Amino acid sequence: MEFQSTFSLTTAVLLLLTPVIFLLIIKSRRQKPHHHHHQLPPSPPRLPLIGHLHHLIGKLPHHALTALSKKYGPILHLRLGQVPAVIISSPAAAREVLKSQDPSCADHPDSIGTKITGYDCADLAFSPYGEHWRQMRRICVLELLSARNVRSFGFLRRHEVDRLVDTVRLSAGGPVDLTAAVFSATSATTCRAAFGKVVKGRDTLIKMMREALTMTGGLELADLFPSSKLLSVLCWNRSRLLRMRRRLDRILDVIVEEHRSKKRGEFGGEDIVDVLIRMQENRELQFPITNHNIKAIIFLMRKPVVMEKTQPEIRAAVKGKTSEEEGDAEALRYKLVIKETLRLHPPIPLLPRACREECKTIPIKAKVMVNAWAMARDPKYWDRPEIFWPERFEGSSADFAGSDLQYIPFGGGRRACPGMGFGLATVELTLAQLLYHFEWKMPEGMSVDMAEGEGIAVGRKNGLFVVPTHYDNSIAI
Ligand code: HEM
Repeated sequence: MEFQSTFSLTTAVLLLLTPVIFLLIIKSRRQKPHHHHHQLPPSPPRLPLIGHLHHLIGKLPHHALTALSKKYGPILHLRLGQVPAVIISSPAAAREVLKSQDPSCADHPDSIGTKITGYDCADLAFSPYGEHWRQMRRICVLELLSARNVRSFGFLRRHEVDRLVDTVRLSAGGPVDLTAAVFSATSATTCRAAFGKVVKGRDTLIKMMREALTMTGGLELADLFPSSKLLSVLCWNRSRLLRMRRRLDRILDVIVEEHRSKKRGEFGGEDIVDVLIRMQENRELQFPITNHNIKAIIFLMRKPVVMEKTQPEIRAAVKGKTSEEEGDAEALRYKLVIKETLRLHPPIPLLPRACREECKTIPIKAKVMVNAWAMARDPKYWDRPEIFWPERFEGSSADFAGSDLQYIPFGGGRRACPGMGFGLATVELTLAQLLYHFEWKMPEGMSVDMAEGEGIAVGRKNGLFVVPTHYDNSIAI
């Protein structure tokens, strides 16, 4: 789903590759037409060969798709190059895809990016739905992401957030790239929980995680024209990804080997990598675990916990100084602020699905994109949706578990995020500590830039530079 970068590039590429396109048109004319019996949803006007790609050029895909849905309806059928896609933008239709029809639509689409950095989709997030996925998910939840583990990793979270506070303190008075600092701290928390205190290569790994997140989107031209071998060879991100994979291999091989020889995690017991190695060696599982599975799972822990809107609005909403130990009322305010932030900025605005079984309105193998971003800003369900207003959640039934489909920042159905508890615990502590220890203001003459970046997980386009001043807690009210 790396639409953003690919579509800004698409314009240039379409021009450069006109001869290739010309050949593809001739080839596609020679192919016999497919006869299918779907009652396809409405479709905007499309062009030969590129289908509906032109509707997306130059825009962020979730924005472009929202505009199309407003015009043509909440269930859209598109053709992105050669790939059929169905876009879902209403809670009723999302319920069908994520809940009622869930097993039929529970695949995740693959792409050049996920194949290369996900070790041929050997990780959990991109592996096809089925017994193998179920086994991996069970292990990840049981060994890392369960409520018990989230609690037991509290000290680790605390340690990484303390380090973050120290880093920020060192720069007090001058601008700090808070996005980078928070990304590094939250990735370090998940990395340490998953595979211990790896010092060597950790920063490089975290940097690569960031890079991979922007490159594993799935709308490379080669992804859109899968039948073209030429485009697959010409895909320039492919060589970048392959180079990244080689660097990644070197770091992950060391982590795996260290675990094989030590056979125990940072905290004395087993971490998830130890568990996977034990299961691999004892052949305990129905689906044998390969080294690729282990490396893919380690890399999966790249998942950063995004705090998108750390800025004066949040300070205003959380009024006053608090520590995370303070009363329920304050804790509730944090929760409301985080809820509202995740409404306006769901980190995965387009939930990816692929249809694995024939169904009435969705062609088999079609990409299905549930536009969580559109539903979270639809005036049909939200009062003044564009305004950051945490109090809207006071007394509201919308929870993170996806009961109300207009609010699904952690997704829904079988493929919903298993790291929700882990992620929220980290975000809450980080936010509380950064607000407790510092006053924040924008650098002189700068305003808050909320431009969105590219990639499967949409974060900020540019780092948030803010100026912290140390806050003397001894005079706190
Ligand atoms: C605030 C933090 C987080 C948010 C907002 C978030 C959001 C999401 C979303 C929207 C999805 C896609 C769900 C769907 O398609 O229905 C997802 C999937 C996933 N998330 Fe998270 N996530 C967060 C933190 C984490 C953490 C900390 C981890 C693990 C360390 C994690 C692991 C995963 C995995 C493994 C999947 C794929 C699940 C599957 O395909 O079966 N997430 N997340």
